[in-house]
Amino acid sequence: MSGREPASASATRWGKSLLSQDRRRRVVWLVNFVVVILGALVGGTITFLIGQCAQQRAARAELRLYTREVLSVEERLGSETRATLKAIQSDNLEFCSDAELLYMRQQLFRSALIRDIGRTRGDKLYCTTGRGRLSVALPRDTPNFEFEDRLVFRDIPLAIYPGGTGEVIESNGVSLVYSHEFFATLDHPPVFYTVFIVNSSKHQVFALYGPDVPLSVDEILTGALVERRNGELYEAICSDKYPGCIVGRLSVSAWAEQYRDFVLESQVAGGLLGAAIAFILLQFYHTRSMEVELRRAVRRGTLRLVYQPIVDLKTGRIVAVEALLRWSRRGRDVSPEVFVALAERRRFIGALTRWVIRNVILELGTTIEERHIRVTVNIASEDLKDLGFPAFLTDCLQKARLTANLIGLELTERSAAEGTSAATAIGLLRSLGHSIYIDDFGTGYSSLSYLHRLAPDAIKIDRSFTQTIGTEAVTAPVVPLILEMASKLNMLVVVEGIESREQAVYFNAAVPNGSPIWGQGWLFGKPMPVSELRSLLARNSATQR
Ligand SMILES: Nc1nc2c(ncn2[C@@H]2O[C@@H]3COP(=O)(O)O[C@H]4[C@@H](O)[C@H](n5cnc6c(=O)[nH]c(N)nc65)O[C@@H]4COP(=O)(O)O[C@H]3[C@H]2O)c(=O)[nH]1
Repeated sequence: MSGREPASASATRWGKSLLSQDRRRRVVWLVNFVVVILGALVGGTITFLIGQCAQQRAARAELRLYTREVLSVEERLGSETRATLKAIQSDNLEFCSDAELLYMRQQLFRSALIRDIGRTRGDKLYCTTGRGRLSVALPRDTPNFEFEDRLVFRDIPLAIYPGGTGEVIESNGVSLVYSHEFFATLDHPPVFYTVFIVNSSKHQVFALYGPDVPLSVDEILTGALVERRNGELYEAICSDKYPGCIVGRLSVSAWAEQYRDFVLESQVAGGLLGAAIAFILLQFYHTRSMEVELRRAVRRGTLRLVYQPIVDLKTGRIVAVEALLRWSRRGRDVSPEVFVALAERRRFIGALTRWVIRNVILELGTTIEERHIRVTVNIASEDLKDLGFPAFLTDCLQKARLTANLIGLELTERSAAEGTSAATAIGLLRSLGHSIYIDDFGTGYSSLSYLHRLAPDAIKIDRSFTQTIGTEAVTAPVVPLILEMASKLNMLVVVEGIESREQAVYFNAAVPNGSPIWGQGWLFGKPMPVSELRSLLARNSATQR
C-alpha cells in the first residue's frame, strides 16, 4: 500500500480545516460583538447611575438656593414692617395731620414691599397714605395670627382699593398693607415655597402664603431636609432675625423631567463611550495576544520564508532574491506589514531579523554560492542600533563558510536616515562586504544629502513609482530624475513591483547603456518557497546558456 493519502481524503481534510477556520472566525466575531454590546450596556448604566446621583445633588442644591432666596425676601419684609411701624408709632406728629400724612408717605416711599400705611383708633381707620383722611370701620374679623404686639389679617377688604383684598398688619394704631405679589416674582417651577410665620414662643407656625406642606411643626422649626415617599423634597429654613420660616418644595420627578433629554443623550453617549472602550480594549487584547503569539512563533521557529527573484533587466538573468517573511496565525496568513510593524513597535524586530538571517543561510546558503546570486534581507533601524548585529552576521556567515557579499541588506529610507549612529552602522556593514539597499526609495526622506552621506550600493524604486509608467500620474516625471540621480551617484537601481512587460521595457530603455538596472515583481515571479525557487533558478540558468 502506498503511504500517500488519496486526493479525495486530503480534499475532505482541507475542506474541514477551512470550515473550522470559518467557524472560529465567526465565534471570534460573535465574542467581539458581545463584548462591545456589554461595553455599551455597562457604559450606559454607569452614565445613568452617575446622572441620577448628579441630578439628585443638583436638585438639593437648587432647592437650598431657592429656599434661601425666598427667605431673604421674607426677612426684608419683616424688617421693613418693623421699621415702618416703629417710625410711625413714634413720630410725635399730630394724629392724621398733614404733617403725619406726609411723613407716612415718605415712609411708604422708602419701602418696596409695603403698599399702604394707615392710622387707626379703636375700631376705625382715620387716614391712609393712599386715601388721605377718612373715617371707616375696620373689618373686625378675628386675626389670622396674633403676636403680642401685632395682629395679622389675610385677605381682608382694603380701603385703598375698594373691592380688593390684601394682607394687613395692625399694631398700636398703625395698619400696614403689604404686598405678597412680590413673592410671586419668585415663582420658579418646579420649586415652590410656603412662607410661615412663627410666634414668639416658637411653638406655633402659621402659613402666610403658599400651599400646605406635609411637614410637622417640629420639622419646620428645626429646619429639616425631608424627602417624602411621593418623590417630593422639602427643605425648611427659619430666619434667626425674624419670626418666619420658609419651606421650599421640589418635585424630583418634575425636576428629572426637565433633564430627561439631557439624561437620555448622556446615556447614549455613555453607551457609545463604553462600546468604544470595549472595542479599544479588544484591539489592545488582540495586539497583545498577537505579540505573544509572534514572539512564540519566533522562539519555536514556526515562521516561513519565501523568496522573490530579482532579475537583471538587460539580460533576464536572476541575479538576486529577496527573502520575505511569512507568518500564519491560527491558520491565516498575517500581512508582514502588520506583524513586522508590531515587532518594530514592541522592539523585538531584532529577534525576527536574526531568525531570518539564520534560516536564509540554512535554506539557501549553498544555492546562492553555487549560482553566484545574492540574497537580500530586510533589516530595521533597531538592528542598526544593535551593536552585536555585525558580529552576529559575520558569525553566521563564517559557520556556513559564505562570504558577506552574498547577503545584501535592505533598509527603508526612514531607518537609513536616522542620525549618525545609523550612518556609522551602515558604514561598518558595508566595510564587512555587505551591499546596502535603500528600500521603497521615493516614499520617505528622499534627500540627496543623506544618499551622498550613506553612499548605499543600490536604491530600490518603490512600487508606487513603477505603477505610474504609461499613466498621467503627477509622480510619473519623477522616475527619470531618480534614474539620472542614481546613475550620477554610481548606484545600482532595482525597480520594485514590475508587473508588465511595458514597465520592464520602459526601465530597461530609461538607463544609459552600460548602467545596470535590476527588476523585481510579479512579471518575473511572486514570492515563493525555497523548493520552487530552486527549480526556477535551474530553469533560468538553462535558458541563459
Ligand atoms: N502588488 C505587487 N506587490 C509586489 C510585487 N513584487 C513584489 N511585491 C511585494 O512587495 C513587497 C516587497 O518587499 P518590501 O518592499 O521589502 O516590503 C516588505 C518589507 O518591508 C516587510 N518585510 C517582509 N519580510 C520582512 C522581514 O523578514 N524583515 C523585515 N524587517 N521586514 C520584512 O514587509 C513588506 C511587505 O512584504 P510582502 O507583503 O511580502 O510584499 C513584498 C512583495 O510580495 C508586484 O509586482 N506587485
